[in-house]
Amino acid sequence: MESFYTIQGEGFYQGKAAYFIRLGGCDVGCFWCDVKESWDASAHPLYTIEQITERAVQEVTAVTPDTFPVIAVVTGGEPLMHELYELTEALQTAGFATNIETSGSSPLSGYWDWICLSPKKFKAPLPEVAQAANELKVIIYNKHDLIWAEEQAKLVLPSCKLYLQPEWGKAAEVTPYIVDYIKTHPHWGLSLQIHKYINVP
Ligand SMILES: C[S@@+](CC[C@H](N)C(=O)[O-])C[C@H]1O[C@@H](n2cnc3c(N)ncnc32)[C@H](O)[C@@H]1O
Ligand SMILES: Nc1nc2[nH]cc(C(=O)O)c2c(=O)[nH]1
Ligand code: SF4
Ligand SMILES: [Mg+2]
Repeated sequence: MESFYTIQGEGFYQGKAAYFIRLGGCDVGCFWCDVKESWDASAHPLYTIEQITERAVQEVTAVTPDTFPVIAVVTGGEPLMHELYELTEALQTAGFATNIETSGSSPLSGYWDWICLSPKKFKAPLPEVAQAANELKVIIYNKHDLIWAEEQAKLVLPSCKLYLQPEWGKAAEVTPYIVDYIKTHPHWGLSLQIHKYINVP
């Protein structure tokens, strides 16, 4: 659907340079999704893996010629709706570290350096993705989502980093009680969508 070089706005790598590759298609249907235009894969042009990878290398080396490895974040849409072994192999061969943003609702494929699982009530994550997750990032839309977040945390490994992220439209309302919750449940951390505050992609 699109690709852009920016900083990771969310989670463990928040603030780090990252090249985003957004793949079309999602069957989860979160009502608050901030990229609904990604849902219909057929609305977006097709590119070969070679075209995607070459473009990534060109756009990154244009500004950071000597600083590989840079993180490539594969997102969507729901990227796991696609079989991702070939794409991630090409990205790693080109020198990228491969990170994914996923709801975990489709089978795991691809060679990953980092898996960020953001599970959704609307289509539950598969156990194979939860067990492979390096980071769990739960979106908080209301207070009940904090209880649901704890249930999701039981599905991941003890080493998995835990983040609560306010739903963007509700951030002003929910962030104060997320902060209170983290003070009493310090195994969680706060993830803000910092790119939206500083107006970068
Ligand atoms: C657009 S999704 C694409 C990847 C995948 N479908 C997923 O949901 O993880 C990328 C990240 O943005 C988060 N996100 C989407 N809409 C959001 C919103 N309105 N407020 C906060 N986070 C949001 C998702 O939970 C996910 O962590
Ligand atoms: N800067 C920035 N950081 C992000 N982290 C996750 C994003 C996503 O949409 O997957 C995203 C995004 O769209 N932009
Ligand atoms: S799973 Fe991700 S892309 Fe799909 S609707 Fe939910 S937030 Fe949007
Ligand atoms: Mg985004």
